Amino acid sequence: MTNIFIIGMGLIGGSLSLALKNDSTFHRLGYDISEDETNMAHQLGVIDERVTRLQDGAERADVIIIATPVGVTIKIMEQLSTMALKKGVILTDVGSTKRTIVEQAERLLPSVCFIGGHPMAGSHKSGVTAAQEHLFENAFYLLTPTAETSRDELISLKNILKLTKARFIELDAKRHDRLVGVVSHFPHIVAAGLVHQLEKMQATDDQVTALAAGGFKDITRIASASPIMWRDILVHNKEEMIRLMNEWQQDMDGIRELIENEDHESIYHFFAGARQVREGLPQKSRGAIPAFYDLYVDVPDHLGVVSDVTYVLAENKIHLTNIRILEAREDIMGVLRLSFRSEEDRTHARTVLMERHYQIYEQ
Ligand SMILES: NC(=O)C1=CN([C@@H]2O[C@H](COP(=O)(O)OP(=O)(O)OC[C@H]3O[C@@H](n4cnc5c(N)ncnc54)[C@H](O)[C@@H]3O)[C@@H](O)[C@H]2O)C=CC1
Ligand SMILES: O=C(O)C(=O)Cc1ccc(O)cc1
Repeated sequence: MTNIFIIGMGLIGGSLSLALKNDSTFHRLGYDISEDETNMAHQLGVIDERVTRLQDGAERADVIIIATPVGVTIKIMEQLSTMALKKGVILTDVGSTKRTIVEQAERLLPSVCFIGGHPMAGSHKSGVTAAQEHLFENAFYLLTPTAETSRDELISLKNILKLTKARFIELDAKRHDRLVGVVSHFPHIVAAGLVHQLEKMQATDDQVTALAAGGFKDITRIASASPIMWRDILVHNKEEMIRLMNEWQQDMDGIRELIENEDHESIYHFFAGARQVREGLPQKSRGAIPAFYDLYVDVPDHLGVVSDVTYVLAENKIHLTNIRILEAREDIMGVLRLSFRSEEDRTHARTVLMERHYQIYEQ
């Protein structure tokens, strides 16, 4: 039996643990600073065993996965460095930044095999209740081995993580932070900035709120993510964030000038160039995009409608990953949130439910 100890029973820790569930040689122990979260994880079958003290899990573990916000991850490594870990234990993490974590692992735990990890799929949702077994399927799983990492250790870790069905990419921690800074970290600053701009307008003209549906909600979706997690990410990728921020400010100054000068041609090229680059991005591979494909269905007030919806989906062989009644309003019995594994499933579900005259929307 291989004891796998997962620290942090949130979206990512929970999803990883679920992905490892089908290997009967793994015994999954879980710990979270919030006992409620650990209990919930146990009740949902996300882990095999609850641990109430970090040390109890750490000293029994063959593999330790730290799945906490990145600032906490370094504090946990400090704690682990004072414990009697098993000889040969493999330590990994799932943090969105890698440089400071890898550096601190080398400093704090020089005789432990640490291999940084970052599964590049997730959501703006958090907590173990949002965990999904298939979250990382086809997503990139970035690993940051160093010169100290042996081939055997890397293979052992990959053999465990391959149950996620993710695709591994190895790169060094600095390059990781530079690339992910552009595709994930910096866009979060922009998204939050746009929402704050809306907020300022709300103070003078609240009509803007009703108009902020559609495109605005699409590009600011990631601003709904956990502020603790994103605070830590920005601080731990500080140099890259400052560099990108300077570049961005220069670019924005340039665009302001084009608008001031009514430079039609250059403004056109600004948009045309962006469209061309965006259309050239990979379609199928999943990067840092939402792994939750939700549909919302207004459920009219008549008996048996929930089973009708699930029947229609089953009849069409559409796999549901979650179903939940979200709210009850006067005119309808409730709103059903249906979650699917892929965009294809969601599109198919929308079509078949609309054929049955259900009222469908996406958010
Ligand atoms: N949410 C996402 O889309 C992705 C997140 N990540 C990374 O994964 C890590 C975890 O993120 P999520 O699972 O989304 O967050 P989450 O908020 O769902 O879960 C984090 C969990 O860590 C627990 N925790 C906090 N301090 C702790 C401590 N001292 N000891 C034990 N547990 C503690 C919290 O109670 C919480 O349950 C972060 O480092 C994040 O950067 C990586 C890929 C995607
Ligand atoms: O791009 C995003 O914000 C996401 O929706 C999911 C996500 C968040 C954090 C990561 O480190 C990787 C993926």
